[in-house]
Amino acid sequence: MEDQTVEIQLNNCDHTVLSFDSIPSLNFHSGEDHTDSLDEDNESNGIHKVSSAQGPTLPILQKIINLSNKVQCLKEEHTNLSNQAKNISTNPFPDLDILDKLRLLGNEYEVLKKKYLDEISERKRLYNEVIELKGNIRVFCRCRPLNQSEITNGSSVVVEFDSSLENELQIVSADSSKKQFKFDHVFKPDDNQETVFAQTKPIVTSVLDGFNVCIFAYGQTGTGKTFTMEGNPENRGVNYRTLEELFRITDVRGGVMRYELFVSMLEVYNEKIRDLLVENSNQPSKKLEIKQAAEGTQEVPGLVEARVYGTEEVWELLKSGNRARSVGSTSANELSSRSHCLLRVTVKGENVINEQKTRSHLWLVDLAGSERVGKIEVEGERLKESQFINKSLSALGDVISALASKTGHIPYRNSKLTHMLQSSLGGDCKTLMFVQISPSSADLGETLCSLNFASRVRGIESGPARKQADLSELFKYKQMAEKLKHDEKETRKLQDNLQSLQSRLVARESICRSLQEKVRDLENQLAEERKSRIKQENIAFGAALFRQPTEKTQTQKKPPLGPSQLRLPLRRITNFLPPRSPVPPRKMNIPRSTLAATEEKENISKTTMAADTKGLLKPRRISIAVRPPPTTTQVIQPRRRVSIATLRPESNMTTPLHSSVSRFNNGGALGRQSFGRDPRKARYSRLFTPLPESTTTSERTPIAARSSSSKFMGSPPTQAGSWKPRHPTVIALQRKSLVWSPLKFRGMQNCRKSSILPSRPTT
Ligand SMILES: Nc1ncnc2c1ncn2[C@@H]1O[C@H](COP(=O)(O)OP(=O)(O)OP(=O)(O)O)[C@@H](O)[C@H]1O
Repeated sequence: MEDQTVEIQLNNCDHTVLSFDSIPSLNFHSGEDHTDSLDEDNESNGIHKVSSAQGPTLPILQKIINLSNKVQCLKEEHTNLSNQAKNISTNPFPDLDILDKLRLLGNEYEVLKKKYLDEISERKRLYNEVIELKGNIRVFCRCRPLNQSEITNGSSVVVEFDSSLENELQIVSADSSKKQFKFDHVFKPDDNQETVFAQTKPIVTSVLDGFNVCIFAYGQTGTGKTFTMEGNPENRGVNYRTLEELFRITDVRGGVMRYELFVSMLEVYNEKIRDLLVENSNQPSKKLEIKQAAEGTQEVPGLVEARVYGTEEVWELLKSGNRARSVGSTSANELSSRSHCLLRVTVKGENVINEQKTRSHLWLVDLAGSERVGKIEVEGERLKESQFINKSLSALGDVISALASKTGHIPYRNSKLTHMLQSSLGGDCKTLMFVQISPSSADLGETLCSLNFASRVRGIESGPARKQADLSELFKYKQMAEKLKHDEKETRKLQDNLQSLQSRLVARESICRSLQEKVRDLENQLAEERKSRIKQENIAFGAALFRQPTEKTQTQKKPPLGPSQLRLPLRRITNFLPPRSPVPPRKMNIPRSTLAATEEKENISKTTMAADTKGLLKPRRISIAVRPPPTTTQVIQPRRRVSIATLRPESNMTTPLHSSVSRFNNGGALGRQSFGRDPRKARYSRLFTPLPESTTTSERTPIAARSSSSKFMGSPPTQAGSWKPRHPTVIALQRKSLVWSPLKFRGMQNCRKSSILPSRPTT
């Protein structure tokens, strides 16, 4: 075929020459559809405009044109979508339809979430039920194959497996008798690691549901305990496979649960705990002790807890831990474990939907061999090790026996091993025991011992396993509850206090009320008494007026004070009576002649009164207004009155003072005039006045007298300080601020002394 050349003219090029080996077919288009000329956009995008107008187009050219058109279409679509996206992003309020749909989806999501959670819990429950039906303490028996030396020695096999009897084995004794043992599962010598783990898996994964799990391998030295638990790189054991499975499940449950896995590795060697994950194992290991945490679990403070994220990491850890383990050579096993090796996997789980937290432990224990000391021919250090091993295994046996017989006390603390496993052995956890046996007739006795022990363990009826909440969380809640309790106690105390205060307040209020009532009663009584006294007074006053018409006339000129204004004798009030002046009146600076005259008058009046009123004297009172002495800070008080008791004759029921005053007035015209004019005044205004010398000032009212350099309150100005009161009451009253009774009373100087003032002792 000869070469053909097609010349294509592009817009910006002069000519493009395309060479083909052959042109199989030429597809000519009339210029419609895809063969139309491309627009300028194509040109700008590097796509050359191709026109078919000039002639028929080649298939390749046609393809280019078609593709260009497709690109154009896609570009348009892209522009449209971009615009739509822009609209959606710029519009903060999506369509109502979208909102409705979102709401519906949200509701649906909630329903599904709830259903899912229900399903999860149901799955867990059923799963746990299955495990419980199988038994929380389960025993698997594994028999290893005859090893090379046994084969060489020609040892016979004493363990028989009947295929018709599932999970059972028979031990053929030397006398051909068979002893049958039944376990939860029996692994034959040819069962590989995978088969073993397939049966183990369901229990192991319980730890992810929050249950404590303990798996331990028990058996004679060299029976394959370490092989089962650890395995080797070709045949990895339960430990590695368990962690592998845990990682797998945590990945599967990742959407619902968040898990954190931690690994610790330790050994109990000669009753000492040794951390197998410490970085520098050459250094003397620090002493580790088992402590009971506040939550009630057994913890080993200072134990390394390595967070693990993947199987490879786990394998490295297990390898380094195993390297640090105490091993030694015995006649039974070249690399015999001389300690109990414990791998602890701590699983912290959190449900991302309901935030429920769990914290559980999985113990994977490779026990030291339960060999008989005599049999394995050990001595020295090995013998000591064997003794410790046997002691701790015997303690484990005791614990299991106690659990089996359901005794109250379980001797967990008899060994470090059982103490450490306390929270994972017993009722509230799942336990799996591998009893490892040898098929060799040489180990028959040991095999029987191990199988008997395992049978006892299997016989334990443990209660239902309890799900382990995160105990640190539990402790936190416990503390919160305690604080709440304390606060409640305090609140109760405060409430009690408040109540007692309230009751006291109520009691005081009632006392106050009763006192108020008493005061009201007393006020009423007082008012009654006043009324009756006024009545009596009025009667007495009326009678006096009736007997003395002249006086009545005078009284009518100036009407008597109303009953309310009358000052009644107050018999009970004596507190205001001023005490007798301690200053003897005789020592006053008064002229002797005046004093003598005064005394004479007093004596006369006393004698007269005594003669008239002998046997009729009754204690009476006369009111004296007392004003408290003004002080700079004191508020000015209204004037008050005091009553001074006197002895007054009350014969003939006349105006009380009338008769005596009339007699008195013999000595003074002023006095007579005054009493004769108004007997009321004589009665109520028997007030104390200055001594008789100052007759001019005595004419004035006491207030008036005081207002103009009073003689009563101080020395009369006329006598330039020579005047001093002599009467004791005067002296006493001078010490108080006295205000005269508002009832004016003049000219009583002479007669008053004998009636108002207490009688002075005669000298
Ligand atoms: N099921 C098995 N299949 C193949 N080999 C096994 C099996 N069980 C044990 N072995 C082999 O037997 C030997 C002893 O096993 P292993 O060390 O695990 O015994 P042990 O019980 O841990 O002994 P010790 O108590 O002394 O540590 C190992 O070499 C191991 O590989």
